[in-house]
Parts: sequence; C-alpha cells; structure tokens
Amino acid sequence: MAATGRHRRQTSLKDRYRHSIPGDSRWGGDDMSPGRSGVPAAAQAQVEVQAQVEAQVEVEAQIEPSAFGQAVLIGMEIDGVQRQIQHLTDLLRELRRSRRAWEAGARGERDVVRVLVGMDDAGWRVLPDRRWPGTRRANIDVLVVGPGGVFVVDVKNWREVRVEHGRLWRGDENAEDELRKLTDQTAAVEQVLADAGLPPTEVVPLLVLVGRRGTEQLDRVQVTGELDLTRDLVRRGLRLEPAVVERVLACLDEACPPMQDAAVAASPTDLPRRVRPSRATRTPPPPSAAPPLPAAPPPSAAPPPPAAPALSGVPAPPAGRAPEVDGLFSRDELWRELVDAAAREPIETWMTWLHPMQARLVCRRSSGPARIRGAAGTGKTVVALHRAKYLAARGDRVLVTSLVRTLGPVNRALLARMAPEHVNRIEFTSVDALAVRHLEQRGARTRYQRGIAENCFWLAWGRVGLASVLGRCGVEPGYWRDEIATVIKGRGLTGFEQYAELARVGRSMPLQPTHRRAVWELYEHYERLRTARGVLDRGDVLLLARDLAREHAGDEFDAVIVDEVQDLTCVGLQFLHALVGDRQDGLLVVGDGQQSVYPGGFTLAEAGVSVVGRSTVLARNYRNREAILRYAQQVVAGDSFDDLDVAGERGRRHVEIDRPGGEVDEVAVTGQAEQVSALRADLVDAHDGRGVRYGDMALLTSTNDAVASWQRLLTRAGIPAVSLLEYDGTTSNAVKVGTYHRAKGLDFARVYIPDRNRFPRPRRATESDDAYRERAVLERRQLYVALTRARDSLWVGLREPVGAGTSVGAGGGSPPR
Ligand SMILES: Nc1ncnc2c1ncn2[C@@H]1O[C@H](COP(=O)(O)OP(=O)(O)OP(=O)(O)O)[C@@H](O)[C@H]1O
Repeated sequence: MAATGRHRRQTSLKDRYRHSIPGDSRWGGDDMSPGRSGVPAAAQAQVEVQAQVEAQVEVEAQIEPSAFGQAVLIGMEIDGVQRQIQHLTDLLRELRRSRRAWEAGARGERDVVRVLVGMDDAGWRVLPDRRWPGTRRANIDVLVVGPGGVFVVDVKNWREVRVEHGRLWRGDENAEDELRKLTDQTAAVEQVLADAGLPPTEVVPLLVLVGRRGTEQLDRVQVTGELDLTRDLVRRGLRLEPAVVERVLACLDEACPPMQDAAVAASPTDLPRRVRPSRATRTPPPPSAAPPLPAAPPPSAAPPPPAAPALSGVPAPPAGRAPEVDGLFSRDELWRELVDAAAREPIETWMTWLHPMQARLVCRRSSGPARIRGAAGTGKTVVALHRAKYLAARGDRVLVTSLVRTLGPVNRALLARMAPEHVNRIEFTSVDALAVRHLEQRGARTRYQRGIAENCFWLAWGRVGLASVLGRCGVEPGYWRDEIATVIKGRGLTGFEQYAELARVGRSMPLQPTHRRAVWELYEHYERLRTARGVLDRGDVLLLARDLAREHAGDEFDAVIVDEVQDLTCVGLQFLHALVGDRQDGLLVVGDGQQSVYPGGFTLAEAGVSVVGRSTVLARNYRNREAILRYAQQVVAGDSFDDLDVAGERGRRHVEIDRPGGEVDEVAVTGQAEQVSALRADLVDAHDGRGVRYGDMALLTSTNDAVASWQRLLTRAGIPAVSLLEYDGTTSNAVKVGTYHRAKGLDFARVYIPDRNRFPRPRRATESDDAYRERAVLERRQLYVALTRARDSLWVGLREPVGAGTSVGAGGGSPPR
C-alpha cells in the first residue's frame, strides 16, 4: 500500500511540475527572458515551483535507505525512486538556469521601462506587463502610447544577437519565432484599437534589444537597440494628438489589463508592473501640437562608458563619444530630435485616426474582390491608402492605381508621410503606364501611339462617318470616337451582334439599329487604318495587357487597389482583376459613379467582378465644409447616375456632414479684365489677409487651354502658380492650376472656379435634345468634382454677359483624358 501511495505521490509530483519544465509549450519554450508568453507572471510562478522542487529534492535525498527500508524498497521499485531523484535534480538545474535567464530578462525589461517612463513629460505613456488580448494568461512585455504612435514592445536581453540578411539571429538560431509572436501580439492589439478608430498599422511591433544600438526593420517588426529607443520614438514626430493618446490608453486599459491579476503574487521590487504614474496623478498631456522639449542638458563631466555593441550595419558609437543619460541617448541628441520632429510637416489626423468603420475596413478580410463606394469626400481614398499600408506591412506586394496619372505621385507622397517604412513596398502607377510596362516586360510589341490612332479616327470619320446617319444625329463627331473607345473597344466587343444587343450602360442617347450599324462600320474602318499603320490605341494596349495578365495572375502583385474605378473602361478593370484574380484580399475597387468624368460606363457584372457581400458604402463627408457640400450637391441633385452595378442612383444623396460652416463667394464680373482682377485680388487677400497658403489653393477650369491661360495670367500678376500636371504631392507655395479632370481625388483649402456659369457649355444650335442631355449630365458631374475639391471655401466666378472680353479658354477645346 505504501508503494502505491508513494507511486501516486510521484505521479502527482510529476503532474505538478510537468508544466513548469522548460520546453513545455505552455511556458512557451526554453527561453525564460521576458517576452515569452506567461512571463513574468509565469516566471514568478516558476520561482515558486522551483522552491517547492528544491524542498522536495532535499526530502528525497535525505531518505537513506535502512536495511529494512532497503528490503522494502527493493521490492518496491527502488529504480523508480532513484529515477525520480535524478529527474528532480535535473529539473532543479534547469529551473536554476531558467531563473537566471529570466532575472537577466526582467532586469532588461525593467531598464527599458524606466527609459520609457522617463519620456512621460513628452506625452509618452507606458503600460508594462499587460495581458495579450484574446488570451487568458499570456502577457505583452510593454505597451507604449505617445505622440509618435502605439507600440507593442518585446524586450530581449540576449547575449549573442544580430540582424543578418534581413533576419534576426540569436547565436546560430534564427529567431523568426520571436518576431512572429510579436506580430501576433500586435495583431491582437490592432484589433482592439481598430474598433475605436486607430488604423491597424499605427500599432508598431517593436523588439528592443537590451544594451544595443541601432535600428533595423524586419518586415513589420522594428528592431531597436535599447540605447536608441528614445531617439527612434521621438523621431516619429507627432502622429497622435494628446486626446487620441488618452482614448487609446482607455481602450488598452480595458482590453489589456495588468497581468498581476492573473499572475502569482510577485515581488514588487522585481517586477516592473505599475511604473506608469497613476492616471489621477499624471500631469495632463501638453495642449500644444508638439511635445514639450526637454531642458537643454548640462555638460557631462563623467567619463564615458564603453560603447554599446551595434545591432548590425549600424556602427557602435565611436569610443569617447558615449551616451550621457544612463548610457542612453544623450539629452543633447534628444533635444535635437524633438526640435527636428516639431519642425517636420505635421501628420494629418486622418493618417492616424479614422472613423471606426473606416478602421475596420482597413483590416477586413475579403474572400474575393471587394468594393468601397460613397459620395465625394467620404474617405474612400483614405481607407484605400491605409489598406495598402496594412497589406504591405504584412508582406503583400501591393499596387495602388487609378486612371489619373497625377494621382499616383500624390498618393505616394501621402503614404510616405503616413508610413515611410512601408512606402517602398507599394507601387503607385496609372493603369495605362502599368499596362504598357506589363506588355513590355513580357516581350510584347507596344506601338502605343495615341496621336496616330486619333488621326486614324478622324480619317475614318471623314471617309465613312460624316456621310452616314451619324453625321446627321445632332452630336459632335467626338461622341462617336468615345463610343468606339469606351463602348466597343472598352468592352472588348468582337462582333456586331454583341454591339447590336448591348445595353450601353453610361450612355443615355438612344441609338437605332441603323445608327449601331453605322457606328460598327466606322469602327471597322478605323481599325483598318490603325492596323495598316501598325499602331495601338489605348483600348488595344489594355486588351493585350488583360489577356497576358490572365496567363500570369499573381506573378507581380498580391493585392491591387483601384481608386476612381468609375473612370476605367470595362477592359481596364478586367486587366487589373486579372493581375490578382479572385484571391483573398486581392482586388479592392474604390469609387463613386456620381464623379464619373469620362463618357461611357460599364457594370461589374460585365467585367466579371463579383463583390457580393463585400461592398461597403461610406456616407460621412470629412472633406467639405457644409456650405460647400450643399452648393456642390445642388449642381447634380437632379441627375440620377449609375454606379457600376448599382443603376439609377438619385443625384441628391444623403451624406452626413463632419465639418460645419464654410464659405462660397459667388462673384459676378463682366468680361475678362474684371474677372482676372477680381480673382487676383481675392487670391492676394486670402493669402495675405486670411493666412491661406498659396500652395493650399487651386484654380480649376474645364480645358487645357484655359489652364495654360490662367497659369500665365497668375504668374504675370505676381502670384506663384503651377500646373496640376506637375504636382506630385510635394508641398510647394504655388497655386495649383488644372482641369476638373486633373483635380480628381485631390483637395485644397480654397478653390477658384472662374467660369462656373459657362459649364455645362450652352447647347449648340445643331445639337439634339438627347445629345445635349447626355453631355450636360456629364459636364455637371465634372463641375461637381471640381467644386467638391474645396475643403473650407470656394470662389465662384459668374461671368456676364457671354462675349464680353476675351475668353481665357473656358468652354472651348476638348477636355483632357
Ligand atoms: N477619418 C477621418 N478623419 C478626418 N479626416 C478625414 C477622415 N477620412 C477622410 N478625411 C479627410 O477627408 C478628405 C477626403 O477623403 P478622401 O479623399 O479619402 O475621400 P474620397 O471619398 O476618396 O473623396 P473623393 O471621392 O471626393 O475623391 C481627406 O483628404 C481627409 O482630409
């Protein structure tokens, strides 16, 4: 019976200690430095276990078998008892080793926390040893929240560590698992904060290496030497307003409570649990936009400590020039960094704080193509950019594209400010440029000659179009050029039967069968002329690119984000879709049919793209002040529109308004001289009197000719002006001058529309009702786009009577494409 009792005790002891044996998965492997799951709560528990084991080993070892006892034991598995003693001795040795490792780790963690707490004056808050959201017992070493963002920190006190070939090595071992664990923790924290409105990638996984210098980016994880930690945090400048920091803290306090609740009681001197000053006693964050600067340091007289080892590539500081504060970043350096950060262009609110609905969209998993739509200014592009950043941060190859050539550089510049560490992983390019490159990379000949192709059309028009029924329809010949480009080639139609049956989404002028037949003949003639000259037009390039992409889906990109999708042709979208196919998180189309500024249209069904169950409408306008939005909405209120697969949307849409107020100045002038002088006077007044920077103003008009004229006029009047064609998102102090088309996707504090009452252009004598109606609807949409570019104020010129003075181009020329 005794043996049975003893055996039972052995089993229960084993059971009791099994989970504390290093290597047991519940303890997260053999590393006991802080950062493993369950540590330091787990480590503390282990200290207890160790004490029990020690006591047990002592008891077991003292059992000197007497002769009687020996006899009993011989009969009762003496081998088993010895094995048990051996096992406990091994366990004890292992526990002692682990404890030493943990103590070193805890020291490192405590030092790092102390450094961070020292930044409290600059608005940084530290939450050490918090629960990993979604787990019961696992911890996160430190959460840090401050003006520079939110950080999930894992501290490692490793002796042999280096970054080599883009990998983290601990001795000869690849430490990928540590990085993965940290990104998992970060994802859990992101999820919690996205519900409050923090864009997911604002949370930075930060691995801090105790006693090291240098910084490396390993995919999403920033690896920073402890000695450069403060510098790296301060360098991020102001990303979160003090109020947002407080909101984030409140969320984290709730979702990631301190671990002491879950942990076995710990010695307060050992564990850095509550180093953050209590909420009540903390000084409130500074009200100014920039964090307060620390006092300039007194010159240090202390002899410099030895230089810290560098992480990799980054040199250790030269001997003799050592950190002054606790061997860390010197106060001199910190001062300089804070000054630099304060001088940098501030991050805009939307770059770091979104509406919770936007934030959730950023990280939503899509099982196939997805769509975001919504009226002007509802934050669609903002979500698209955050999404690009999110996907790039997790390692995806991302393309952000649209039809508008100038939008790419602008979006790139925005993303570079939002996330300099990820911008180079995202490609920003126009659809046309991408298609040409795609063909060239795959050896296809691309004689893309828009000018020659355009000439072919006019030749064909002269030969077969003009004399046909099309010449007597009461529309401009350009209407038929667009019919071929967007309806026939834009859909990749190959036979007249297809065209004869087509619904012609986006074109409202009805065509009789005779007209359709004549259009087809014009198209065939054009094609003969074009192929005889061996050139491709835009439609050909997109078609070829689409077919090639279908053979190579997934080769180049994991994710494609298309902005202003309503302006593409059907084949254009098919090309982009083919780059990624229907893969998870692959295609995201963003746009608004009410802002479609080119003729034509198509449905998602025609393009073969299904977004069923993955489409979201945004309905809160963040850009325009109320007066501007109301003014712009009136222009299109009476025009219903198609929005890809959604037909017949009402022009007057319900949109929530985020920014009240705003100004719309309608200015009546009689003739060009008066118009120019009124506009110039207002620009100067806005700049000198009301403090609007020239670089935040735009003058928008309908044609390239008018743009050139206005640019000349402003320059002559001494006002700096730059064409939107040259704008790449870089801040400059020049008024942007561009067409309504070029202004797509952009916004400016104050916008000038000099010839508002000349657009839509008046009906021509020969123009049919149907043709005029279709053109006027399109031009009103263009005007709506221009008006909704204004954030705070609008200057609208009403020139009367028509004919007074010389036109500066409005109403003439063809719109740019
Ligand atoms: N959550 C937000 N908080 C504050 N401002 C925001 C937010 N989201 C967007 N904005 C602001 O609104 C402006 C318009 O956003 P965005 O360009 O993404 O809208 P959009 O729907 O793409 O507009 P459009 O269709 O007119 O081009 C942005 O420049 C940004 O200043």
